[in-house]
Amino acid sequence: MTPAARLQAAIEILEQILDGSAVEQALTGWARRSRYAGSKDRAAVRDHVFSSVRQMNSHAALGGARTGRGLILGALRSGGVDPEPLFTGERHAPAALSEGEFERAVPDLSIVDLPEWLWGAFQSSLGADKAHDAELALRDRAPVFLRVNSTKASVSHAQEVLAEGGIETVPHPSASTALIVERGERAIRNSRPYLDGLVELQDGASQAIVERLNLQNGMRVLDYCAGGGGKTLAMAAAARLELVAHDAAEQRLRDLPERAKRAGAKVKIAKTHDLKSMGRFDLVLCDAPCSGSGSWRRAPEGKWRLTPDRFAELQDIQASILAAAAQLVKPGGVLSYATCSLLVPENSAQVDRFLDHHPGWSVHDTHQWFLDEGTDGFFLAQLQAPAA
Ligand SMILES: C[S@@+](CC[C@H](N)C(=O)[O-])C[C@H]1O[C@@H](n2cnc3c(N)ncnc32)[C@H](O)[C@@H]1O
Repeated sequence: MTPAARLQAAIEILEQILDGSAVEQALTGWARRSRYAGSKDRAAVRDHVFSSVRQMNSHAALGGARTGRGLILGALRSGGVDPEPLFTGERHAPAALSEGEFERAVPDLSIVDLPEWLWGAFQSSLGADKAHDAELALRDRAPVFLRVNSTKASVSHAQEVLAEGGIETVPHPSASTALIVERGERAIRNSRPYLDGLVELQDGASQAIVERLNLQNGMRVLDYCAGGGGKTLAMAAAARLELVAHDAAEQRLRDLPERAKRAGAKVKIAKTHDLKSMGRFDLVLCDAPCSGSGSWRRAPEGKWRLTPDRFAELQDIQASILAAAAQLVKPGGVLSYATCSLLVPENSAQVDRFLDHHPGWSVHDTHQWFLDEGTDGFFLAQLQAPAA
């Protein structure tokens, strides 16, 4: 495909997204219908689409319309690229620019790439400066992080074997196991170190959260919202634990046994009705469902689809998860509450709400990761249960 044909494909996919299709669904549908597109074409089209979903407001303003065509025009202008030689209407290129489209919008620095109500929530949660920094950071692509599985390799050994497959990495200060991929990211999933469980794809803040749990050999640990098991496997590598994974949506745990085998980790999977008979745990991690506001670089449609009602509903879910999980913590044990959110109502306000309803519990650690260190935005609070 020519660069112009890739732009036309992105225009059509963005139209479907604006009509309500999920981003991944629209991309997969296009890829199925476009067998002629090679892997480089698919990657380029994907990059165009994600970049415009991240910067929907600013690209629409620069392109003069909130349409697929307007977004791609705006994207080119925002990158300093003249659209005229690409918008030729020849072969599979986008149609030539109309008279109105020649007019250049002046970049408007007051535009934010968030819906208005969320911009208000960002400002009240983070303060004006940090809200501005976070909103700008969310316009960019997230770096690719790897976690070195320290039960299988040292960081330097993992880097060496990754480099043999053309994957260049550097250690990242967010966690002792974290690597940033500088080159070769598309080769990761088929690389030997990935298939042999020496490395996993995992954001640096997720790794940092697990380091902060201070896990010790012999602890009984429950990952209450284990999902795909990213943090479960990081915990398994951090110490020799009696480790149980649970998720209300059992199908989300489907791949965990296979992933655990690859990583050489021992994890027991528990259904909700099994939990009560399993005794109490030294530590229960609740990596709760949330707005995802700290990870909107990776899943940018979340910021446009989230509604105030859903945001309120998520907060109720978080409170009920914390209340249920607290009953599974031993006296004196720890309930660790994590979200990939930057917003106070899901984070410290949720902790305050829990403490109001659970006398005797105390907070012994809280930390907010913003996007300024390169990781996703995350929050962690560690709550200690009263002694018996
Ligand atoms: C943020 S994701 C977890 C990600 C995962 N810990 C990881 O590191 O890959 C939140 C998970 O909470 C689960 N969940 C939602 N409601 C729940 C509930 N009431 N009890 C337990 N898990 C729940 C969701 O199915 C989802 O998998």
